[in-house]
Amino acid sequence: MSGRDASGRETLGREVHGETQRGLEVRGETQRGREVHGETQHGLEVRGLTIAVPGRTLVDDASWSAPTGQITALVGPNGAGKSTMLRAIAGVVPERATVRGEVHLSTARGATGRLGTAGLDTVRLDTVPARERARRVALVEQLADAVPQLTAREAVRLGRTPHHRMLGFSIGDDGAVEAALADAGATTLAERRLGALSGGELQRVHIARALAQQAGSAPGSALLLDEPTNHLDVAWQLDLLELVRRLAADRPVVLTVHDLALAATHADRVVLVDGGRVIAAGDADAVLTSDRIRSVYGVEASIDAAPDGVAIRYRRIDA
Ligand SMILES: Nc1ncnc2c1ncn2[C@@H]1O[C@H](COP(=O)(O)OP(=O)(O)OP(=O)(O)O)[C@@H](O)[C@H]1O
Repeated sequence: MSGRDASGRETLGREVHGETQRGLEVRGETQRGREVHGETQHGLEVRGLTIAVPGRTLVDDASWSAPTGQITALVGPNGAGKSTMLRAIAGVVPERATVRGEVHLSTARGATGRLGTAGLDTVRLDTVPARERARRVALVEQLADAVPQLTAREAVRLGRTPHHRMLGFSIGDDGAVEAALADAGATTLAERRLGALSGGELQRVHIARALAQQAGSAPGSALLLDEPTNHLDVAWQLDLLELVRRLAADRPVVLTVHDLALAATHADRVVLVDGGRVIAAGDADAVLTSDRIRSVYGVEASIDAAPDGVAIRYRRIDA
């Protein structure tokens, strides 16, 4: 787990020796990432992200991380700044916005990588050209555009756009599209038109499009999902979360969600945001306490361990 400063905010990049993260002792920080018991931890790291439009700061000095291999949930009230942060990581900011801060993506340097040594390759996403950024980070938005006449396969193919050069295609497009459809469990939907898909099916196609966008982006990429479980019934939610868990195995996955019990049950890490600021970040049980829920949401919460996760009941403070 990361350290906290006096205000309770996560102190990224200043990990305290001896603190544990998922049972592993954090020994210190390398220049390119964190060393965990000699292993190097990789993923997405947001440092001091500040986004302001004239007259208003939407995101205020936000620092948090999303390790590869884990699901990180961004939670917080309506208007907290979650979507603004995800969009900014993907390189999309409001008009006339000023943006400060850094976004780093670290991936394991494989045996065939530079010098053939173990370690991390880090790219600073906020400094790379837009097309490279699009290959390294894909965002599935809440109201992702869906042209109803397109087939799922055609929609997924659009994800390859950042890879195209002058001729409008790139080598490996077909393979990337089919692999993305398969990885998202959407192969059987390939010939269906988007306008005829259910919300859950459409969500899979959007995720497949994001995977196609990232395919071939050596050495790695991050997947951002804005409220992916919105409008899904409970069975589709579980299906989607299973898919997300699989995808998180080899990339950092960040999702926003309003259901705190779902975040506590399915995410490895929770980042609580309010008023554009990170209030706390770390393991769900450390972040989602009744006190914090009361102060951020203004409701009383009873949090209980349930056989398959965490159950939270809410009541109004004055009830
Ligand atoms: N382009 C913009 N110009 C000005 N303000 C904006 C712009 N985009 C978003 N905002 C404001 O920034 C704040 C944060 O919005 P954001 O959509 O990031 O919140 P959120 O946490 O994702 O909320 P929700 O859970 O309701 O989706 C809101 O008050 C919103 O009105």
